[in-house]
Amino acid sequence: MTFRHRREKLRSILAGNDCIRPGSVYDAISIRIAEDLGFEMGMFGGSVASLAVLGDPDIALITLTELAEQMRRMSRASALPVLVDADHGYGNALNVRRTVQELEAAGAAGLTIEDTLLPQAFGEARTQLIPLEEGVGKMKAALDGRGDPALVILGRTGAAAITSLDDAIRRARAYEAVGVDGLFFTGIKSKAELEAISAATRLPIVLGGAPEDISVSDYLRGQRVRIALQGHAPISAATQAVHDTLRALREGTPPKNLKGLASSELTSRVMREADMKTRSADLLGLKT
Ligand SMILES: O=C([O-])CC(=O)C(=O)O
Ligand SMILES: [Mg+2]
Repeated sequence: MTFRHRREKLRSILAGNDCIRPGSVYDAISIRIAEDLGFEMGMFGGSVASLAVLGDPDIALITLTELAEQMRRMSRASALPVLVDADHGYGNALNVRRTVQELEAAGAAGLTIEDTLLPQAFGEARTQLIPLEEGVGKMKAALDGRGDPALVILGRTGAAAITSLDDAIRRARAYEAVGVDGLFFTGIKSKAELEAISAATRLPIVLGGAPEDISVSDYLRGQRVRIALQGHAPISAATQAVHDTLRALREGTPPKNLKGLASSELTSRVMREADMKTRSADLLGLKT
């Protein structure tokens, strides 16, 4: 399977003038639904990976193998370009290089490497950052690990909310200087902060969660924000739906009276059943 086309699509989003909202995806079903609804790309957050694969909170317990395998399942199910949250790259700079290789092989269109100290240090409740020099090494390692030059590598920092705005800018400029394809910021709390970051850098910006008053597409476009995340509501909706359905069954509701189930048409579309029927007719000699 070649993944070049999906990577080029993500590159064209970053190179364009629009600000798009990715669909939050985490498995074969969610990526196909996002594709069918016309989302330009998917975002595979570390938090949803932990939840979908392990049922755990976002505290760096998931392994690279598990993350890459889930990405591979999505890549098989759909050609929608996916940006993967690769956290801190699963170790030091050498691990980052390996992380990039694995996610590239799994079909990611792009990935983010962040300068957060993960997993959490002993006796320290607050989120900490690794030194800038180590962050730069991780970005270099990510770029070096790339086999397909079309794979998008984003340097990510949450410094604005952890150390300072100046530190966020310093880090972003350093990552820019080593050649990452774009900058991903979390923890931006005001227009003034975003404007300062945008003025001090030149690469396309991807924005993690931001307050509502900033999250206006026209405004973001003007600040060079090309992708703006909107959280991970789909997995939350799915959790509630499974909860409600199981509770109703447990309370004795007959299956035919259950509310909110996918229609057979929707399920069939998600399963790409028509394609499978055609294939069965061709290959197994079955009547459609
Ligand atoms: O990448 C994102 O969508 C935000 C994030 O860090 C996560 O959800 O783990
Ligand atoms: Mg994350």
